[in-house]
Amino acid sequence: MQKLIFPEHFQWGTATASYQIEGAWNADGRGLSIWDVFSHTPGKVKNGDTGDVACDSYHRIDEDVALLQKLGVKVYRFSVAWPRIYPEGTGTLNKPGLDYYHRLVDALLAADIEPFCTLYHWDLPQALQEKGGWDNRETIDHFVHYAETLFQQFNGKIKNWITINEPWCVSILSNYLGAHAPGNQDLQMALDIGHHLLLAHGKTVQRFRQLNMEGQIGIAPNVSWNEPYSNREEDVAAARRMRGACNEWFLDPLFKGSYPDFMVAWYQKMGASVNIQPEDMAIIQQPIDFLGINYYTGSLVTYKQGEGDYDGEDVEEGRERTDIGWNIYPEGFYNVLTWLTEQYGDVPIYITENGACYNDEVQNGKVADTRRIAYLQKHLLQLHRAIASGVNMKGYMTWSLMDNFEWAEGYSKRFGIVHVNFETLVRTPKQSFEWYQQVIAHNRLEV
Ligand SMILES: OC[C@@H]1[C@@H](O)[C@H](O)[C@@H](O)c2nc(CNc3ccccc3)cn21
Repeated sequence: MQKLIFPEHFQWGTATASYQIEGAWNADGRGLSIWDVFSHTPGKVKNGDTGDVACDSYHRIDEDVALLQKLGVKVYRFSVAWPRIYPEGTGTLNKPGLDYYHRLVDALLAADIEPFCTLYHWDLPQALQEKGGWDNRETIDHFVHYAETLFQQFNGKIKNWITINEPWCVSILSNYLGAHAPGNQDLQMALDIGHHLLLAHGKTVQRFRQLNMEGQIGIAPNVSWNEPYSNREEDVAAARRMRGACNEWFLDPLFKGSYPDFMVAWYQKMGASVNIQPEDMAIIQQPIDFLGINYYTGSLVTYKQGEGDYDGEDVEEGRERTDIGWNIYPEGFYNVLTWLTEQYGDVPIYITENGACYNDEVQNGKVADTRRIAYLQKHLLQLHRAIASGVNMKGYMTWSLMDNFEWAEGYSKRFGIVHVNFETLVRTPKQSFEWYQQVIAHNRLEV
């Protein structure tokens, strides 16, 4: 048995998001979000599930913080529901909504757990969506105003801020592929939305600096690792496009101040281009304190004309897949992290999401989710490799603390290290919780 030791002060954590766990969808003045509307629309979410109740975490702060304390994490990533703070997106501040997050943050600090706050994890106020949502540039300034409110309310209490969770999901998945709220299917709109999200990020970072806030701020894109099936030029180009749509499309503006030419050309072939105003790229390229990385899966890609949006097809290698159907591709974790450092320099990185979907149920009071342990073990080994190779890794937050509302999959897909019975809301730590507890306690991985 080998013991892989992680750096001293490595920050172990776990993560959730407001719409996925809170419930209390219409309590204490909370306004409607686009996910309330989407999940209440028949046919959009599996089994007609909604986030109306979810894990009821809005009413279970002490119970959930006790789980975090038992787990032994140093950091806890959660998100604030914009419609709880500004029910209409702007205008009147909803104090009861703000008070909920004060209670949560105070409980975390009392438990010696660092809050990691995501400002936007997809629950846009519906009132703003009705004025065009992220496709309307005015939403950018409403977001900065919402963020500034939280900065002023929590300065000194929350010292770790993430502006936007996964711009690719908010733009492409939600407004071109139409799989998530609000469900548009318009590539030009999706590219404009992606640009507006990056602008909202950049302007929020500027405001954070102007307010001389304590702490650090970053953004959390999802990344994918797609390698060419062969060294044939067409396979290399197809894999590059698949990676580029997810990775460079957002990372190049953030760190290089421009969109990747090869993807601009590809989208032009698809009939779309980004509308950039003169100051935009300088705003987007605001220096950040860390990069959050969400990694789940990867693939080998072969060129196939007309396949998907990028003339690329995942090759079926016979790899094990999780219960949501995603390839288990641990070496992609190492490859994407070392690639990030080669491409964008020595930026401090937190893994803000990594985890697996397995739908194990409670049997005799226990959940033997050994496949999740195997997934985490394989990925933490690759993470350790990346650190040994010089990647500036600051921490790791597994997705997720508990089973929760998995967007269009509803409650049919479980990512938690704590099982939730969605009838009774009883939480049951899984075997992976106990395994992760030991990794954290000893700051090491046994392989
Ligand atoms: O799907 C698992 C999690 C999800 O629960 C989080 O809210 C979200 O931040 C998240 N992002 C990914 C990776 N990107 C992705 C790709 C296709 C569909 C949905 C998410 C996985 N996850």
